[in-house]
Order: sequence, then structure tokens, then C-alpha cells
Amino acid sequence: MAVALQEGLVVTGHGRHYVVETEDGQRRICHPRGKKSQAVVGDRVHWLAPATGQGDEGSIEAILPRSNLFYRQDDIRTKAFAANIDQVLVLLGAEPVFSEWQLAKALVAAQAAGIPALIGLNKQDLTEPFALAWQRLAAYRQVWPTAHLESAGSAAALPTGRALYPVFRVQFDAEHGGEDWPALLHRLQGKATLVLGPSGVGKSTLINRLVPAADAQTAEISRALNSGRHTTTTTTWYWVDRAEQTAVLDSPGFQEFGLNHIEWQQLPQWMPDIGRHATGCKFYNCTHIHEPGCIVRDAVDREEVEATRVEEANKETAGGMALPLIAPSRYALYQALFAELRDKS
Ligand SMILES: Nc1nc2c(ncn2[C@@H]2O[C@H](COP(=O)(O)OP(=O)(O)OP(=O)(O)O)[C@@H](O)[C@H]2O)c(=O)[nH]1
Ligand SMILES: [Zn+2]
Repeated sequence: MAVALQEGLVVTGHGRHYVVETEDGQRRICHPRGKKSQAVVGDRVHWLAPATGQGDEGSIEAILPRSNLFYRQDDIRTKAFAANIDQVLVLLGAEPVFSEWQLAKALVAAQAAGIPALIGLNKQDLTEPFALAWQRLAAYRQVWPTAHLESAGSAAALPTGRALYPVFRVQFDAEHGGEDWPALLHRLQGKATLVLGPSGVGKSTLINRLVPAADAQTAEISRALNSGRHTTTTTTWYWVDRAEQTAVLDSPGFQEFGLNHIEWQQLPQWMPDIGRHATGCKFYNCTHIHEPGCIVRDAVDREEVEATRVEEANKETAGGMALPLIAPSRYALYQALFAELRDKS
């Protein structure tokens, strides 16, 4: 008798073992058919139950088309975080002090994969380091004046009147969750969100807050996969609600967010604050590094011209502080990223 293919969702994986959630909510271990097929957490797959007497581990027969794939790539390997996600939440904390370099790279990868990104700043209770970290995120919180956006050629990349990236102040270890917890919760609703961030920022605290049974689920999965202990070496998909509309994905930490898959020519496109100025330069192939008549480099110095409008728009988020059209720190990141990517090409 022919066994029917069934659809399932890859919720985690270790090596060549994957855990597939079946349509009736069961979780079972499956192995990919053939050496090449690499499933990723978030993949929808066709899987096949074993024939009677062949144990209970199934096989993944096909990976259904993905809407996106979020990954990093260094000199040695490509590491996929997840597929088919709605957004990435880059989580930072007042402590440990975060690396803006890693933040910028993760945001570039998200943009290049067509995945919206949010930023969370946790540990609001640590008043002083929190204020410093919040200040370091000013360029990311900056709201762009609508008038300016309309006059910029590539304005479509940025929604008008919104921050470059939404940034949420949170305190996951407190009952109230921090100042922007309700807003963040609202943004998570009905979506699959990959939580990304350095070690110690509070990723597990967030997952456990949203999914009280997460620890138990993880233990069960680890047992099933025989790994004995749980270290976050792989992404895991958790449903937040019974209706399975909202999901959060816990991801492993990383030393360096490799961007080998990004072409230097496209970098401005993946840094929206740079990219939206990158249309009127004197040379059509301007790299925005050294050429004369570069609109991008102009914008780094254009604080005074646009200050009034920028100030208006930023009263809420930046405390009335005027910000340059392109924050010098962001342009410095562009220069460094550009150099790194171009060296590798
Ligand atoms: N002060 C303060 N500490 C917090 C807050 N949220 C989490 N922590 C603490 O920060 C530490 C790290 O939290 P985790 O949730 O384990 O961080 P993680 O990002 O999962 O870290 P890894 O497992 O190493 O990747 C723990 O001691 C938490 O109790 C917060 O809002 N304020
Ligand atoms: Zn230029």
C-alpha cells in the first residue's frame, strides 16, 4: 500500500536529524532523503511515515518553496538561521555592551533577505548603561521627515514618518516587561519572529516569558534527539499561542555575523539610511567612498540644513536632539563594511 506524503513544519534540527511538527500537532524525528537536501527550521516539508515495523522516524521527501531564508556566511561555511519568518528581532541589552558592527551586519542580512527587522533593548532597570545604549541607538531610532523622504529618489525603501528601525525598551525579567513591552508584544502577534542577539542579552528570558513551557519543550526535543543536554546550537521554533498564529524562534549565538553572501555593489540598498541618498551622485557608479559630487557623503555633513525638520520629527524618540541626515557612525559602518566586502570579492 502506498503511504501518503504529509505536510509538516521543521521546528528544530541537529545535524541530519530534524524534528517535524505534523499536521495533527505531533513532533517526530525525520531524516532528509538524499544527501543534498538541507532542511532549515521554518521549512514546510513533505514527509513520509516509515513502513510498518521500520521504527517511527520519518523521512523528509521534499522541501516546499521558501518565502525567505535568513543566513550568515563566512569564509568557511554558510549557516542558516531559519526560513519563512516574518521578522527578525535583534535583541541587545544594557549589558553586555553591544557591538554596533554586529548589529549593523545582522540588519544588512535581514534587509537583503527581505525580512523586516526590529531592535529590542533589554535591561531597562540598569539605568546608566541602559541610557548609554539607548543613546548609541539614536541613529536607528531616528524618524525621517516625510518631506525629505518624498524628495529622495529611493524613498520607497523606508516607510514615511517611521524610525529607521523600530526600537523597543524592554525589561524581560520584570513583571511589567519594560516601557515598550506592550508595543513589542503587539508587533509579535500573528507573526513568526526570529530572536537574534549576543549571549546574555535575555533571549531565553524572553522566550520563557512568551512560552512558559519552552524549557520543557526543549528538554523533550533534546531527549528525542538523544543529545542528552541542550545547548542552543540550532534554531528552535516555539508556538506562543494555542491557535499557532504567533511563533518565536530562539537562535544560537555567533561570534561574527558573516556577510560573504552580500555583494558590495548592493550594500547601499541594504542600509536604507545610506541607500536613500544614493541616487543623485555625480557618477552613476559612485561607491560613496571617495568620489566628488557624492550625495551620500554630503548627507553625512548636512545636519545644519535639515536640522529643524529633523528635530521636529525626532522630538519623541531623540529627545529633541538634531541628528544628521546620515549618522556619522552609520557612514563609518558603511565604509568598513564596504572595505570588507570589496576585499572579499
Ligand atoms: N537586569 C536585568 N537582567 C536581565 C533582564 N532580562 C534578563 N536578565 C538577565 O540576563 C542574564 C542573561 O539572560 P538570558 O535570557 O539567559 O540571556 P540569553 O540571551 O538567552 O543568553 P545565552 O543563553 O547566553 O545566549 C540572566 O541572568 C537574566 O536573568 C532584565 O530585564 N534586567
Ligand atoms: Zn555617492
